[in-house]
Amino acid sequence: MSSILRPLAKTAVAATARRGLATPTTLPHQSLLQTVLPAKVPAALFLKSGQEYHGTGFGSSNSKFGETVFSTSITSYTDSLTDPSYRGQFLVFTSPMVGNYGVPSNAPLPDTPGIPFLESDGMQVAGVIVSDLATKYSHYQAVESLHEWCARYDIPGITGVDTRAITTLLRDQGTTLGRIAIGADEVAKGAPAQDAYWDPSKENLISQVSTKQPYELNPNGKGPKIAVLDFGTKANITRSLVKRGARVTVLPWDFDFNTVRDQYDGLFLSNGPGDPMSIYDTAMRVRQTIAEWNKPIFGICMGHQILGIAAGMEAYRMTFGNRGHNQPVLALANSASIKAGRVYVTSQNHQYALKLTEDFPEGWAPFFINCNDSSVEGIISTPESGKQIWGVQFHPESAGGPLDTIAMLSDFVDACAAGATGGSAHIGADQVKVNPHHVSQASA
Ligand SMILES: NC(=O)CC[C@H](N)C(=O)O
Repeated sequence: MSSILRPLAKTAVAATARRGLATPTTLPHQSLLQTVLPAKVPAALFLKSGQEYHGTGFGSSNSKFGETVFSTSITSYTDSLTDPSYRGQFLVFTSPMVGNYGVPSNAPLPDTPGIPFLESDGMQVAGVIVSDLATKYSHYQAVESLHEWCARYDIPGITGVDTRAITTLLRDQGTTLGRIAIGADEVAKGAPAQDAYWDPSKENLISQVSTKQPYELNPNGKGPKIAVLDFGTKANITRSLVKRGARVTVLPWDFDFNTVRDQYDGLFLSNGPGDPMSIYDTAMRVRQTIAEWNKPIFGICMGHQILGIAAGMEAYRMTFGNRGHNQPVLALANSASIKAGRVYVTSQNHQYALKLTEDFPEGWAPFFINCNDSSVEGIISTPESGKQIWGVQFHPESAGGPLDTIAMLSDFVDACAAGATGGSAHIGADQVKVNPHHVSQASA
């Protein structure tokens, strides 16, 4: 095990106890905290496609299989690594140095009890791949280093590999299965046999990360009652709903919302790992909800894909997906806070997308399109449909990422509140003709 020098650790713990209440200026000067890694553990990333990258191990000393993906985010590694949508994946950070600000406590904030500070109860990835792990870290909220955190969650990491080369490769050949081998013996064994690579997309990952039992957040609040179908929800989604006053009930992914829908003012469909077709039955139950229930429904990422499948659209697997906090999307329709024709910069983490077709299902219109690759970034019910439904492929709640579209959370809670008191929400969708040029690129 590593020896760890943390001369001011107590100060850091105290500072972390209540995020947002303590500020760096109220703290005594804090020097860089240092983690000493175990002496140069050799490590390798083996890809099923044949390439291997050699570096130094950190975190867990256990070797693991995973699906290798890359993210272009330059901050918020603690949020990404706890995002349940990354379940089973090796996350390659294109940002050259990772770990500089350590890892904070995951204790809930005082105003949102029951919701972890980071994006879930713990680390979700299968492995971490960085060019240069920061062994010195400093942040007023830090309680441990990235290395210590990974070790605690039994997640192997590899540093000192050329993440630019890995990313370029993944962009060309697509997301690739891999193994992170830790230790001289494991590295010496070489690449695993082709049929030994574990493929997380063959598993029902959603059942692993969804709540097993329904639970309530902010039950005594004054706001609308919103049910969240939990496919692996990020904590900042439920926190964003609660902070806007909603009384939230989180339901397991396979719970039939139709049996309880009369008790709610709105339905939220969360993000989640894996292939949306792995929960096709859930999509069909949502289809029934859409047909028989007229209250607001909002889906983010996996939730958006489920809405699309429920509406009759197809989902496909992208080559390398979109992961990062710098994804520009063009709005094609208006809603309460979104203006058609504007570009918003968004936070994303997905491998699958809805297929762009010239004809959308009746009652639906395209909401957003990705400016880089023309993939579908949102769908919205038309005014004629009489529905108030919209889904976005990106994460308006961020954590991390830009807050360009954060008002969509307020739009949803407002719409649910208006419906609850008999009012009607303003969710207008201006039909915009899809450019056939976009269609040919995105459906390839
Ligand atoms: N963040 C998400 O919800 C991701 C959805 C789905 N797992 C995908 O990769 O496309």
